Amino acid sequence: MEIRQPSNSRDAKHYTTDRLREEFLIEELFVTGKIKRVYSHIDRIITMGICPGDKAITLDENLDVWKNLGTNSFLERRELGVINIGGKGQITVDGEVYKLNERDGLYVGMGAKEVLFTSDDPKNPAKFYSLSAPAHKTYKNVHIDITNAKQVNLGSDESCNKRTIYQYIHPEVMESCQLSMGLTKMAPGNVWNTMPAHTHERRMEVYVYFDIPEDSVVFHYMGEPTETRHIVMKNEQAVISPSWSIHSGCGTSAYTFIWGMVGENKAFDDMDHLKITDLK
Ligand SMILES: O=C(O)C(=O)C[C@H](O)C(=O)CO
Ligand SMILES: [Zn+2]
Repeated sequence: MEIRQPSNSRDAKHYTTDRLREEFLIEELFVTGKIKRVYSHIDRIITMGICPGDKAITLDENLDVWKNLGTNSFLERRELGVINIGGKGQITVDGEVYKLNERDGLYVGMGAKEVLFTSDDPKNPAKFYSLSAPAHKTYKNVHIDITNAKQVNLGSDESCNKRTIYQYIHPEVMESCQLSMGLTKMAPGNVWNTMPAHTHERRMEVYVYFDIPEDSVVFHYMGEPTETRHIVMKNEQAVISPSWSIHSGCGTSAYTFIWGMVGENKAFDDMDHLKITDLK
């Protein structure tokens, strides 16, 4: 499993483009037949891309769980959130089968022992984007389809940031320990997410951008509010956002992204909003 160390904001402002990308960008998440995992020492979040081909993939496949997590099973002291951004698939948790259509989510509570991922059609594989965080209590497994998520409409065409936020793992939808997760879809012709920008020292965040056409990119903005930097992102790439960093993006066309957060609280609106003209 790839390990990413936390970055100090005072150091990060001196990073070159290559170093910024090395520290924060996760370039390749979905490879058919494989599970890709990146462990960040920022709040110990694990970001995963799971793309089963003609065989099932287990959550602990090719992983020395004891050496990496110090537990006997992956979820012994962790919770898991999944959103499927590919074709139809199934997740089997200790024998219970959950069918996931495109955009369906699943929360798996601490203590689940065997988690199996399969694609219905290997030619159009499921792509299970997953986040896992340390947990202290078992909450029940929940299948969340996009119509059960809490919807929040934000932005305007005039500001090029009209978008809908779908809150899947969120206190008003279901219970979790510290993980919250959801999906934000830009309206056609709109390109800016999370602008006006914010930080939240209380929580870190991971974004994965997708539905980006092949000839388009998203400029993901990060950094302290007066030391902003950008990372150019392609389809299905993820980026780690430390607590000290803004996280906002502007695409060369519309796109969708999944945000996931862990930290002190799950209060989505607990943000430190910034005045656009104060950004540097
Ligand atoms: O479009 C947005 O605005 C978001 O999706 C915001 C993120 O979810 C976020 O940063 C929550 O803290
Ligand atoms: Zn945020």
